[in-house]
Amino acid sequence: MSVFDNIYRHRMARIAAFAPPVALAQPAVNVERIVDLARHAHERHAAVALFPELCITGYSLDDLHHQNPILDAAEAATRDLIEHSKAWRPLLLVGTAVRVHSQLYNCALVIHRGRLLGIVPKSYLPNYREYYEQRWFAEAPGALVESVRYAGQETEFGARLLFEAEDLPELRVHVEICEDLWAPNPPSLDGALAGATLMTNLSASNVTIGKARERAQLCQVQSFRCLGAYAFAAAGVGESTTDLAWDGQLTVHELGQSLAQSDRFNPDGTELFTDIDLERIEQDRIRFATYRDTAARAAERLRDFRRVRFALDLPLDTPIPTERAIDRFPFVPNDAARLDEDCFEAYNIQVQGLAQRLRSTGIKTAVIGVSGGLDSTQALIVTARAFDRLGLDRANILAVSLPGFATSDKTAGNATALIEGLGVTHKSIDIRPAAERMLEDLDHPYSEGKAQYDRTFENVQAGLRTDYLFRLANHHDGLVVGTGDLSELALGWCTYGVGDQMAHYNVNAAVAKTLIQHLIAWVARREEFGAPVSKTLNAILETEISPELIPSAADEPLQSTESTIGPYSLQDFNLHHAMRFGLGPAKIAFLAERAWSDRTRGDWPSHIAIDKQGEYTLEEIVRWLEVFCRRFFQTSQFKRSAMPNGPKVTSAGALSPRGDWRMPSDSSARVWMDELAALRRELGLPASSSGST
Ligand SMILES: Nc1ncnc2c1ncn2[C@@H]1O[C@H](COP(=O)(O)OP(=O)(O)OC[C@H]2O[C@@H]([n+]3cccc(C(=O)O)c3)[C@H](O)[C@@H]2O)[C@@H](O)[C@H]1O
Ligand SMILES: Nc1ncnc2c1ncn2[C@@H]1O[C@H](COP(=O)(O)OP(=O)(O)OP(=O)(O)O)[C@@H](O)[C@H]1O
Ligand SMILES: NC(=O)CC[C@H](N)C(=O)O
Repeated sequence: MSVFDNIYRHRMARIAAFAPPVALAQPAVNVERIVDLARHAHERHAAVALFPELCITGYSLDDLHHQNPILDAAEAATRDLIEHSKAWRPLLLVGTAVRVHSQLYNCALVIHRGRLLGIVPKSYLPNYREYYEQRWFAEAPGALVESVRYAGQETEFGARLLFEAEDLPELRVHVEICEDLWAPNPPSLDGALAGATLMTNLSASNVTIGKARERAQLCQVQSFRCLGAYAFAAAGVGESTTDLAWDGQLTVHELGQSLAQSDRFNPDGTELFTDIDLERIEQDRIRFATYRDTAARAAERLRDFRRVRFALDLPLDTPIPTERAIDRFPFVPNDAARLDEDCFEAYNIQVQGLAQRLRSTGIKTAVIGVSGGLDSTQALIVTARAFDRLGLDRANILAVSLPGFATSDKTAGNATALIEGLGVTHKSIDIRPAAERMLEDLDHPYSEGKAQYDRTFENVQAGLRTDYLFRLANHHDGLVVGTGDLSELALGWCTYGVGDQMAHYNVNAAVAKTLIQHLIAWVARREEFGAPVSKTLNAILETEISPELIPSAADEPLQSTESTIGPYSLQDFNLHHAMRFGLGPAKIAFLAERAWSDRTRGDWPSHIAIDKQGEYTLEEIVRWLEVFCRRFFQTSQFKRSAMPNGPKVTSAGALSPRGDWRMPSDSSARVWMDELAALRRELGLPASSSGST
């Protein structure tokens, strides 16, 4: 393991959250436990350690909060905690009651390396149903001072504070307390607009049926709405059960996604560690202009935020692999129910897109080249359903077999079975005579019997197929349905212009190859077109992905797409992280290594059989990233720039130049390749030899 494997080098930060058993009215005992846990967080390289609301005194003390001996003991114990904290890295967020100018506040102490950086009072005090906080505490907005002396230190006081790590500038922490999140306009919203990337909540939220789900929903929405991370720690065992119960729920969400959830009702207390990705948060905020505009409109109000700086002294020379689960397939959810839902939506988006185009143009015939491969299969079953929806006869779908020099019996057989099973019209045109004629006209060595299977040899076939399809469309007043998918567009893996890059309407343009496989499987599982078609679809899924442009001898393997441009599983991973979050190759390699280096680690989408679960070495990951970066950032944009219409399918983005993705067609991949070359050196890998693939 090298120091490359270090979350802080990749602008991630480890968050620890704890719900220790509380000893009611015994601050010294509580601080002893907090000290142990803070040390534990330090040893596990956390940047932030979060504890529940009023955890030094106990939340459920009720009127005992007005007892000076308790408040004195809490302050004395805090001095101890601050003293101990000199030895630790994490920013500590700990709840206690603090007297300020003849008032008592329910507060979060923000402690770092022997300094009390600030005290954040609660803004909204619940005073309804089971809550009586206004009986004991004052609200933050009523405070008249901005600094206080507490536990021997002069410190900032107020709800509008941000804590910023000097040596991890993307880490800016906002603090709020329990009910604050239940307010229609939680203080963390302003905190986020003022720049906080991590919102934290110290909570003592009693549990009732369904409450855990509600809290998680609030946290999830807040992380989504604020475009940030939201960490939540609720009090657990030890709080008074006079009238209430406590579960110690801990959660961390990021950009609307749950990163980690603790167990609950644990008699020994609970803990949670996970890593938030600050780079993703910063990127999302840069991209989402409405966030920027909202902050701009609130600028006047936000200027009163005070910023307190601290230095984490990051452990950059220690390997710290991420503890976060990284999905192998960004376009394919692991959860079977979610995958079904995604497939339902993707399929219907495709069907609706084509149906609308047929409706608005009045075109009643579709022409589609059907190879027996994945993409044209998906396009054909989408087209068939679109015709059904429009009440058009499927016989008006012209499914064309266009065998060339390398078309295999297997794919051709599957194509025929699919076409017949769907009841669409089958036409077959052997493109070889025309291809031979064209190669001869071009003086290509193939026409003299030489086995020169180069780009021209390949594109002559792809071009003729497209030529035939467009002219057939003219002949039958039809529309050519495109088949090329998002992954191919990303890599420029199509023949430009007079080739499969062009169509009248492309239903697959925004669907990644890794999702297309599942879409076909989903249609097969649901028997959308009956059992015999499902059988054919399953046979197609078993076939190796190949362009079938170069002939191979009987004993040779088929021309394999993935051995040339890389496994789609890795290339779709690379595409998602580069396109959606603008991550650089070193970061993508770091995440890919976590996701892909060990087939036994973490979850897989439920429909991927064990024997299909692969893994990649870091060297393979880097090698295919090089291919991705060169193709995506340098050589392929001109193909995307001129791509046909087709519907956007995933929120991760599409590559339409009219929508999500605009870049020059004459750009350079230099900075990406330089970063990869530096990464190779750092990892001790030999210099790249992948040429110009
Ligand atoms: N930035 C730019 N702006 C304008 N034009 C640019 C350009 N860069 C290259 N070009 C021109 O474009 C040409 C290259 O583009 P192009 O003619 O498409 O050719 P090219 O990209 O070299 O070849 C197509 C590749 O896609 C593969 N393919 C084709 C068809 C189907 C599938 C499949 O599996 O689905 C795969 C095929 O095996 C081959 O490797 C260059 O020769 C150059 O003339
Ligand atoms: N033998 C063929 N008969 C009919 N159409 C073909 C044939 N080969 C290729 N095509 C058309 O060209 C498109 C691109 O072909 P190719 O097989 O190279 O790519 P692919 O991405 O593997 O697509 P598919 O999975 O549909 O085969 C296909 O989707 C199909 O529309
Ligand atoms: N401590 C609190 O602020 C508790 C109130 C919170 N709304 C809850 O439902 O648990």
